[in-house]
Parts: sequence; structure tokens; C-alpha cells
Amino acid sequence: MVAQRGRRNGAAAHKRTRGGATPDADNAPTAEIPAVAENGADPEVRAKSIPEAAVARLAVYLRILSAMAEQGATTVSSEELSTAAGVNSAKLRKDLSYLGSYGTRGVGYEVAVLVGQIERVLGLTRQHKVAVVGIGNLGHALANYGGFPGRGFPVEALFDIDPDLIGVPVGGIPVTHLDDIPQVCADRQISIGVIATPPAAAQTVCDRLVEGGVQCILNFAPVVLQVPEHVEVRKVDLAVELQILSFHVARRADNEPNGKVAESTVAGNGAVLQS
Ligand SMILES: NC(=O)c1ccc[n+]([C@@H]2O[C@H](COP(=O)([O-])OP(=O)(O)OC[C@H]3O[C@@H](n4cnc5c(N)ncnc54)[C@H](O)[C@@H]3O)[C@@H](O)[C@H]2O)c1
Repeated sequence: MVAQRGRRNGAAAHKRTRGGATPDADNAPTAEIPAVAENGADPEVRAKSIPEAAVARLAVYLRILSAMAEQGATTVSSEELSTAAGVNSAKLRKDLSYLGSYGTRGVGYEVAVLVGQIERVLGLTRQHKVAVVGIGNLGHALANYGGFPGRGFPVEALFDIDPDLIGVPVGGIPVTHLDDIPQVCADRQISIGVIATPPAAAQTVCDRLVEGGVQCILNFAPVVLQVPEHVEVRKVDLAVELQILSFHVARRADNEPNGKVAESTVAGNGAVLQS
């Protein structure tokens, strides 16, 4: 019998509706920063919290900084980083100040230090094993995408109900039946579940992932999920992203009739929007 991790208990057993909207403003919900007082960061930042939109931008900075580090860069100016991220430099400095990182005048930021600070704040100092449920068009693409393991998110389990898929390897991992989600997730210590099933199946799938100890759900199905308090849900909805883009295009047409590009912004999911 497999030990079940993260089972709901007491008050945590109450389900709540999560992932119904994508926060994209700097005054939207905030995330508590874990201890980041290493590497000279101000211990005061422990008590602060970061807007969700800034968390999304930190993930963008991390991707850029990691690429710079691979190319041998040791320092980066705020101008270089802000240009690469498509945000203005004042916003970049504000975001990095949440880390207790203020750079050195004339030198900029040390790439390796900044990478370490962002990884710590984003909880990326350890790997998060991922399970994908629903191995159809989207699930196949996610399972075959090679970019997740290198960023700390190895895909370690795949689930579906289609008998033709069960046992078939996708991206090197055999697909397992839906019924085995709780046991396999507990066995393999899956911490993130990705739901790519039709919407009608998503809540059942979510419940089984939670039963298996999964504490983070990335939901592609267009449905709002009910989860216990201790479970985090992020909803990815490309239609909403397109609507946000549409809004920005419309706003630009209203405000900038000559087509001049104004400040860049980053949506809640990290997508950089030129507005
Ligand atoms: N968020 C987005 O931007 C976005 C984009 C595309 C698709 N989607 C959504 O993602 C989901 C998947 O889309 P798709 O095009 O890959 O669909 P698809 O029909 O190709 O694949 C769905 C898969 O889920 C499996 N499935 C069905 N019921 C299941 C259950 N109870 N348990 C486990 N697996 C089950 C099916 O066998 C199939 O393999 C849909 O909800 C769709 O609306 C979202």
C-alpha cells in the first residue's frame, strides 16, 4: 500500500474555487516570499509579499538570465535585462528590489547571484515532478516538449482513459489509466498535475490528483475547479490571452492613433505584452 501524501484534513478539507481568473495587475493577489536573506539580501524582504504580476515577470527574467549565463555573461545591466524582458527599467528595478537585489552602479547585477535569488523566491531550488492527464492533442505536445526537465519540471507520469493509449509511451513515458492516478502520483512524488482533458472530466481528474498528494494544478480545461485550501490552481486559457491581446490592440488604437508603441507590460502568466 502506498503512503498518501498531502491528504486533506480538518479545515483544509474545505474545497474552494481556484484558477477562475488570470491575475495580471501589480496590485492583484500577492505571493509570500520564502526566506531570501542569503547572498546579502535584506532580511526585511522575508516579511514582504510580491504581486502575482511581478512573480510572472521574475520567471521571465530568470529565463533570460539563464540564457545569458549559458552564453558566459557574468554581469547584466538593468537596461539590458529590461530590454530583453520587454519591461521598462523602473519596473525591473522594482521587481528585483523584492529580492533585496539593487545592483551596483556602473556594473549592474551579477547574473549568477540574480539567478540564485529568483530561483529561491520561485521555489525552483528543487525539482517539481509533473504528471499530465489527458494525452490528446495538447497532452501529447506537453509530454513531448523537451524544455520542461531543464527548467526543473520533469514530466514523470501520463494518464488517460483511452484503452488505445494505455501502456503506449509518449515522450518516453508509458500512459497509465486514470484510475491509477492517486497511487502513481504518490509513488512518484508528483507535485504538479497538468489537466488536458475535456472540461467534463477535469474535476474528477483534479480530485484524483489531490488524492495522490498533488498540491499544484495547471488546468488547461475551460472549467473552474474546486480544490482544498492547500492546493494551488493556475488556469491557462489561450482564448483569454487572445482577448487580453485584443484589449491592448484596441487600447493602442484608441490612445496612440499614430501607432506609437507605449510601455510594455507582462500578463499574469508571464507573457510579455507590448501595449
Ligand atoms: N487552455 C488552452 O489554451 C487550451 C488549448 C487547447 C485545448 N485546451 C483544452 O485542453 C483540453 C484538451 O484539449 P485537446 O485538444 O488536447 O483534446 P483531445 O480531445 O485531443 O484530448 C483529450 C484527451 O483526454 C482524454 N480523456 C478524456 N476523458 C478523460 C478522463 N476522464 N481522464 C483522463 N483522460 C481523459 C481523452 O482520451 C483524450 O486523449 C480541452 O479541455 C481543451 O478545451 C485548452
